[in-house]
Amino acid sequence: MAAGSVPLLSEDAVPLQECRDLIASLPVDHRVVPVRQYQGFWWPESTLPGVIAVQRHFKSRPDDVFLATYPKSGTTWLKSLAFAVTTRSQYPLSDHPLLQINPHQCVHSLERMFNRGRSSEIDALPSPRILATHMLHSVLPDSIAASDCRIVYLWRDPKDVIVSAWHFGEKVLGTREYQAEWPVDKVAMAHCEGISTHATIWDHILGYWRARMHRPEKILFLRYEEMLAEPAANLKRMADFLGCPFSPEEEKAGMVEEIVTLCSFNNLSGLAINKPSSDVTDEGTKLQLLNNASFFRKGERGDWRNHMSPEVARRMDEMTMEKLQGSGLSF
Ligand SMILES: Nc1ncnc2c1ncn2[C@@H]1O[C@H](COP(=O)(O)OS(=O)(=O)O)[C@@H](OP(=O)(O)O)[C@H]1O
Repeated sequence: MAAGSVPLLSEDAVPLQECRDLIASLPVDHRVVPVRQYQGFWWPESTLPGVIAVQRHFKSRPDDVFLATYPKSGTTWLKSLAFAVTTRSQYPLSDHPLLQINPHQCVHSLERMFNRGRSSEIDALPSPRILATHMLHSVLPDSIAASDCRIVYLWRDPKDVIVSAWHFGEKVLGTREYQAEWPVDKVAMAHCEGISTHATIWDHILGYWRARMHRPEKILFLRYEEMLAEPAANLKRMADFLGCPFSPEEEKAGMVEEIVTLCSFNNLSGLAINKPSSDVTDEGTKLQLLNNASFFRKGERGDWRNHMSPEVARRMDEMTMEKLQGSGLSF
């Protein structure tokens, strides 16, 4: 790719046209995928138009709900749970949309929709809207940060996030060389040195955590490992926070457990809709490779042990302790 050119996810997307000059003028790094430095952070070039378009054009409503995550922290799971819990009076669980479509089609990713020129679909959604974002809290448009909307933030052990992202990267880039050139340990150490997209995992978490200090009743913090350990209790916390608590009758009828099962890794990853699609090839573009199956891998805690050396894992844990120290957020 010529230096300065912007890769096209969708040629005709308005945000791309609008941001082309700005993006082309930003510092670029081509070592893995092209990334550009914007507002103090490195962003994949392919997602930046959507981020800028969201900042310029998105208008939040006070009753919006945002599902915020660092990539690979459990976004797919969170989307499925939030969608299932808030729409439970509309759909029988035995014939639920999540059995037919992927969670990413049930809850739209804000910057991705803008990236594809589909922001009007976001505008047309009835209130209360549920939207997802990977954007850092500090780069959210004022209309989100300043509005009264609720945010559910899900975080995960950074070691497992790195490992999950590493596997995903191999799929997205579609090259076998990627794994050889960028083994997990190297990716993790680079992350510890601040070389990452979407900021570091720690800065991402802390941004939302600090915002929560100011609006504790509007920002709910969930942790992937705790959700695995106690899915029903965490689902109930989320339902309470979203203003749709389970009634005693629903609880007695086993509704909480049914939603947990519907959204479980084993259930969702086993559905035909979430199986690898045959038209995906190693030569595919990033978009083609983002098939539903790529959002499901193991769905466990601690897979880092199979991919990361003990020394690098220790370094990552030290970073986590250092970064979170004094924040009130415990690891
Ligand atoms: N239902 C459910 N339950 C538990 N875990 C799940 C579920 N769905 C997806 N996953 C696991 O989440 C990891 C993918 O993270 P994200 O969904 O955040 O990816 S993305 O940012 O939307 O691309 C990825 O983790 P790893 O398995 O460790 O790679 C997925 O397997």
